[in-house]
Amino acid sequence: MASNGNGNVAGKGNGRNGLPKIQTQKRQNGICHDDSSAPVKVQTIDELHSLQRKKSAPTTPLDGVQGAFANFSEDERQKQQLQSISASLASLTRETGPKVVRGDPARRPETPRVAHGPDHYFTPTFAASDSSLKFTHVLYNLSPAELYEQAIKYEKGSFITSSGALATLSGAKTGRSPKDKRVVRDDVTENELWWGKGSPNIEMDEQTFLVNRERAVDYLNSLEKVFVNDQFLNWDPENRIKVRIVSARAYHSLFMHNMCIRPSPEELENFGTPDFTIYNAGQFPCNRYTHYMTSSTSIDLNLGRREMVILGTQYAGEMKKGLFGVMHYLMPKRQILSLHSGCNMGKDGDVALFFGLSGTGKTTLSTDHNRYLIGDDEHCWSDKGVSNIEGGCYAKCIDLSKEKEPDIWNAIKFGTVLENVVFDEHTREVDYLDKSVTENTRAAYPIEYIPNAKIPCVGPHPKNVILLACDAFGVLPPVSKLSLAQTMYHFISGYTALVAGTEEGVKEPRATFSACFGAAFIMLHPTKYAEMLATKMEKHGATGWLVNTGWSGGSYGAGSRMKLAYTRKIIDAIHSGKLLNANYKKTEVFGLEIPTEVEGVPSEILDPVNTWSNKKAYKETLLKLAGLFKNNFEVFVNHKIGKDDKLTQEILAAGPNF
Ligand SMILES: Nc1ncnc2c1ncn2[C@@H]1O[C@H](COP(=O)(O)OP(=O)(O)OP(=O)(O)O)[C@@H](O)[C@H]1O
Ligand SMILES: O=C([O-])CC(=O)C(=O)O
Ligand SMILES: [Ca+2]
Ligand SMILES: [Mn+2]
Repeated sequence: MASNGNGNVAGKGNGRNGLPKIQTQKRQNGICHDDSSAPVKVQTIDELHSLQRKKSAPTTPLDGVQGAFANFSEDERQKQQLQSISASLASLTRETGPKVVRGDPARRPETPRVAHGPDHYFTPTFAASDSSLKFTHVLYNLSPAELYEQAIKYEKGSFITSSGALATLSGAKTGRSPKDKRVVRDDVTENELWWGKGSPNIEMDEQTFLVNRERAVDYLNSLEKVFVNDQFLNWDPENRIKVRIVSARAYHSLFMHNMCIRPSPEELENFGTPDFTIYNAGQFPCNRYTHYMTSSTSIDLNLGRREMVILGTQYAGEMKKGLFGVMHYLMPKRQILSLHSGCNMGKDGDVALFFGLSGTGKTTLSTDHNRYLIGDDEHCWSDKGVSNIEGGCYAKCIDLSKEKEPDIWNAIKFGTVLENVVFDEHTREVDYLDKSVTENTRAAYPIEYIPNAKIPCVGPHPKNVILLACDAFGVLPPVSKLSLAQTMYHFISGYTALVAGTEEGVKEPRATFSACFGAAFIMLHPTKYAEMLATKMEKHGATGWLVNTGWSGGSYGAGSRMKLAYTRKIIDAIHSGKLLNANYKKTEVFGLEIPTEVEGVPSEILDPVNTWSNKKAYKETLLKLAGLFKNNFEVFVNHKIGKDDKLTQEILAAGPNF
């Protein structure tokens, strides 16, 4: 049917066959509602699009200039910023930085502001190679929304889930690669750091570091664009560290945006030179022919240069934990203890620390609806009290449920990075039970996504120090009160036993001992941290506790994991002070003081022997674990802790006796 030429579709209304003429409704004021709003005041589509985006406040760091930014023009500010970034990305052999411009190359900018090398602008230089002819576009401290767009447009495997989180894949590596960590051994670190058996610090020399650094920098400069994050670590203002993260993926930039402390626009203007820089070229492998390389993955730390290089792994946790290693070096130099622990505070200001290896419950148990969250994973304990190192949380989300962990569930919303989860293609509902990609699925969100986060993330001296162990052997009691010496013994041992969930055929729990509950991240000998912890706990009268979040009623296979609800009740009783004055009895072999009653927890589970139907098997398993503890502690028996031998002897006596 054709139009009749005057806007009326031919129809019944015109006396012919077909549809009636459409009547446009008149409003009471007589204005047709289609034309009720004023038309957009633009001449072209481009003009219309330019109206959509408002210019933001400037966010530019100034090199070395503190507080004087008001004297600089916006132009000057941007130049300074680009200079600083070009200097970060400079090749060491060519001694020049790339030409950097700000913004997405896909968006045609106005005349680009160019920086080439640290001190010259718009100076024509002769191109020594093709790489010096090209621009590197810098996406500087983008917002989560901008990073979402970058990820979705350019990174395969990026999707928005039904709750608004950004689902992403970390590639072949879905966890950290501790065997591929290298630390530069030079005249200084040679004497300062912990090297040799048991140490996580596998050496490399300065020259090899520079080879890998050049490889990473060349890779990053070969890209059309790089992401740069300038952020802070440590909520203690006197011991704040400025970090710059240069990366190739929006996923990495958003992850660090969430995990580090986010500067205010003013703080960013005065950012200046970073104290530490990460070059994350994770998509690009290291060269296996390079000295010290044993795989195509390398995570290289150079404390002298204050730099870290990542090659061959895109797992974002490497950046977070790499920086943690740096803090484990810098903070003890200032008499500040760095801790792989969660931390929260009650309404009355009582602070608790939660130590434990990966998967033992630091994040789960520090995120407590009745308490203020200070942080879930990395803290400092100074003379002033505790401070979180980070600005975000990194929660395991395998089997996550809204009922058991509502605060974490609700934090998985717009802005949150969801790593390696599986979701429904259409509804984008995440299936947290699905381990198809990995068991180590994770959510990284800013700490303020937890409703009762304590901002700023600092608190007074801890009252309770809770050591978490997920004992898949099922022989450690759900809770025991520790003497100071026992606390040190278990802190240095750093025990947990998980069941390798993804590996087929693995039925036996595997014991892991990781000194200070984080041997992978410490830089000094474990006894240095233990000594500091002992001094602080004694000085501030903190009580140590050992909490088993693992198996009850038998080992893995026969028993089952401790109900989270029971563990929460136990933790409540520690916080409230009720457990401190409960009735206790001593266990055999480990000599642990266990309460006879805890409110809300069945009394019979408090002594694990009661929960095993086969008492002989219990005793055998108990002795087996005790043997593993003893073997592990062998390397520490000749180390002195404290000024005299007294504490050392007490610690040695605080282990299992059999
Ligand atoms: N009784 C329990 N206590 C604590 N966590 C439990 C318990 N039962 C099951 N879980 C589960 O164990 C996991 C604990 O992981 P969590 O993220 O808290 O580890 P983490 O100590 O923070 O490790 P990481 O350092 O790797 O972040 C969660 O998935 C939690 O749901
Ligand atoms: O670093 C990671 O990948 C996760 C984590 O917190 C840990 O393992 O302690
Ligand atoms: Ca955690
Ligand atoms: Mn951790």
